[in-house]
Amino acid sequence: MAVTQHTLTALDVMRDAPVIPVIVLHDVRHAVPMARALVAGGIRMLEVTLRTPQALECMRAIAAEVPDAVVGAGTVRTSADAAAAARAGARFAVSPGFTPAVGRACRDAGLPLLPGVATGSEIMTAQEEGFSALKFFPAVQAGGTAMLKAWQGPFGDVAFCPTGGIQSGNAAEFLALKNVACVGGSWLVPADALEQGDWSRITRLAREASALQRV
Ligand SMILES: O=C(O)C(=O)C[C@H](O)[C@H](O)COP(=O)(O)O
Repeated sequence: MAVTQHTLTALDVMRDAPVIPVIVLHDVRHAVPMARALVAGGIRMLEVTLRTPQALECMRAIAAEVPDAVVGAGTVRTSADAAAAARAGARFAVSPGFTPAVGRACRDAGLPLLPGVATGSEIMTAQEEGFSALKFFPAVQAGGTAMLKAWQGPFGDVAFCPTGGIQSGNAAEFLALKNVACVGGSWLVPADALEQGDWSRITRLAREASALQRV
């Protein structure tokens, strides 16, 4: 598949599937079966957030044991986060906001970055630093589909991954917009499914997400 044949770009990450799962892991034993469950449902780009002390170890486990998955780091807020994620085997990064320092650190670490933006000024700053595949966060709270439609004029060259407040019920509205390449969301990996080891539920949620239509 394309992602292993050339240098991965942020746009490759966004285009691989309609949904990038935002994953919060507290137990390294969940990492590999969860990743396999998502891959079985057609989702390979996995954003493991750096919100827990176990996150880096979970990324290492997925990178080592689930070759069909492409593990990325979410919640990258500092240059140190970017470097640590790359060392742990992450192949892309997602940030809830954007600073030029984080952008440079991801570039230095070889990680394509989906920087988080919520305003026109933030989009312009990210573009000045060479980023044009952006995460819109928090999407529903910051204006939802109306905001994305308003951005189609002045920022028609930007591809967005809206994230925040998106789940199976409203994902289609976002994916119907021409400036939306994919959406992000935590609904594919519910905390209780992890606790119960309900991997088939995660595969089912991933399969439903893979089947969502994009324009
Ligand atoms: O941790 C990060 O890096 C974030 O930017 C936040 C996440 O993307 C959202 O919290 C996901 O939102 P929900 O799908 O509504 O749960």
